[in-house]
Amino acid sequence: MTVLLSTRGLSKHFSGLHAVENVDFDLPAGQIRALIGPNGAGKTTFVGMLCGRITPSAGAVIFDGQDISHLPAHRRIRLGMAYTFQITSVFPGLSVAENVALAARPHLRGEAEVAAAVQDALDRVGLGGRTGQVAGDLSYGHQRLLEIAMGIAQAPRLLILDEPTQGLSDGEIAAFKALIRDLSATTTILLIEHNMSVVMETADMVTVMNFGAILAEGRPEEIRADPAVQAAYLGTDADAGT
Ligand SMILES: Nc1ncnc2c1ncn2[C@@H]1O[C@H](COP(=O)(O)OP(=O)(O)OP(=O)(O)O)[C@@H](O)[C@H]1O
Repeated sequence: MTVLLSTRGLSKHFSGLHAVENVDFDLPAGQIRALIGPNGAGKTTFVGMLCGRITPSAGAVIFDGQDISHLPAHRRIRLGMAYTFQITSVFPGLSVAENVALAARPHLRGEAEVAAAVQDALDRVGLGGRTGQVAGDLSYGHQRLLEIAMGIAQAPRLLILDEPTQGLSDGEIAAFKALIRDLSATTTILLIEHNMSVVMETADMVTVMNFGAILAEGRPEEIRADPAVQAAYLGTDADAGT
C-alpha cells in the first residue's frame, strides 16, 4: 500500500478553540476516502491545511513522501493536489468552457490539449452540452459540477471535494456517485460529505472527525455500525436525510 498523503500531529487553534487537534491521518493512493463528522467537527479546517489555505498551528503534511507543510497552495496544486470548496470558485462572467480552461492551462501544453481536456472534463460531469453557456447562468448544482470539472481538468493525483453534492438534485447525486467511482481509477479522492448514501456507496474507507480529532476510521459498514459514531454523528444529520 503506497500512502499518497499523510498528516502527523496536525493541529489548528483559533484563539483557544482547538478546531483540529493532533491529527495523524494516512490516505493510500487509489482510495476513495470520505471524511465525515458533525457540523464544526473540523473537517474544512483540516482539509484547508492539506491544501495550504490554512496555516497549521502545529504538525506536518506529507504528500508523496515530501513534507509540504510549508509550501504555498499553488505549489501544492502543481504537485498534483486539486480541490473544490463549499464556497464556489467559478468565474460567473466567463463561459463554462473558459472556466475549465483556466484550471487546465497551467497543467497542459498547447490550446488543442487544453480544449480536449476541457471537453473531457465537462463530458464526465455531464455538462458537455453547456460549454458556451455563461457560468453565472448555471443552476447552483451545475456550478458545483463545473467546479468538479475544473478539478478533473487538472488531472490531479489527489482530488479533494468539500461537500460536492450540496445543492444537487437526486438525479445529479446518482450521476455524481458514478463519476466518483469512474475517477477513482486514476485519482485518489478525499471527500467531505454529509450525504450518507454518497458516503456508503462510494467510499472505500471513512474517517470520522469529532471535536477536531479522529473519532473512528473504517469501512463504511463498520462506521455505520460503530456506536460511538452513531452517538456523535449518525443519530443527527444522517437520520435527518441530509
Ligand atoms: N477562521 C476561523 N476563526 C475562528 N474559528 C474558526 C475559523 N474557522 C473555523 N472555525 C471554527 O473551527 C471549528 C471547526 O470548523 P470547520 O469549519 O473546520 O468544521 P466542519 O467540520 O468543516 O463543519 P461543517 O460541516 O459545518 O462545514 C468550528 O468551531 C468553527 O467555528
